[in-house]
Amino acid sequence: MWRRAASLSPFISSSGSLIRNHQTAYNFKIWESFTTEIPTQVKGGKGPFICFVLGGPGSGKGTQCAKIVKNYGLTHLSAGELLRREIASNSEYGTTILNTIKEGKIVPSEVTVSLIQKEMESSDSKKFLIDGFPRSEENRAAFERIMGAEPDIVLFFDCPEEEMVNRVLNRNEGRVDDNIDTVRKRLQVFKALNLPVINYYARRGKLYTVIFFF
Ligand SMILES: Nc1ncnc2c1ncn2[C@@H]1O[C@H](COP(=O)(O)OP(=O)(O)O)[C@@H](O)[C@H]1O
Ligand SMILES: O=c1ccn([C@@H]2O[C@H](COP(=O)(O)OP(=O)(O)O)[C@@H](O)[C@H]2O)c(=O)[nH]1
Ligand SMILES: [Mg+2]
Repeated sequence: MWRRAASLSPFISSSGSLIRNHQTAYNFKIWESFTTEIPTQVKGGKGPFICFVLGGPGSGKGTQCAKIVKNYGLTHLSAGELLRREIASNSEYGTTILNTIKEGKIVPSEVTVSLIQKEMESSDSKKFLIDGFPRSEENRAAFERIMGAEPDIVLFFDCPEEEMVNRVLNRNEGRVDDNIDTVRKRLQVFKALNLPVINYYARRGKLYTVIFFF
């Protein structure tokens, strides 16, 4: 028990996050998923292990994904980063993506799924952390339809709104959407469109929530 608890430590930040046990009996299954080959065996070798990482803007998705990668060696795909890369490369969708991000809205599913698909198919990795996607039920359905796959598990960073706003406004990465007006819009979109996806995975028994505490 101690050994397992200790294995959680890389994931717990100094300012305090903790895994909430939705499924007590399988509480630590998530860590076994990260550290062993069990997931691919369970799936009969049919596809890679997929973990979606969800949470509001500034909830810590990217920060924690970096820790998971360092400690457990999964491949991190940030949907937001893929979209920002697309803008920077002046692709045909660049202007549409930029305007959507500035408005705090959601980029058409086909665009995002095709970027994720390209990354997954060009990688040798068998375990992916997909960060910041799906952001709506429509995103989720498009991923399932196009990729023919579902996530094995879903992590949700449940952070108070005030803390998320403070973090985003102090992020200093020069992002066009890290300003108070866009953050307010992103929070609305998160509540209206992303929470239903999170609830969907909770009902499917796939959700692991990381709660914030002071
Ligand atoms: N546990 C934490 N305590 C304090 N600040 C944090 C914590 N996790 C992340 N941050 C900071 O908050 C900001 C947003 O974090 P980030 O990982 O980019 O969130 P997200 O990807 O969910 O938007 C960053 O500046 C990051 O350094
Ligand atoms: O699947 C996605 C991921 C991101 N975005 C857009 O990209 C922005 C930034 O996303 P990111 O995940 O980088 O933001 P974070 O939540 O990490 O602050 C979002 O507000 C959306 O406008 C999107 O449309 N679909
Ligand atoms: Mg992020």
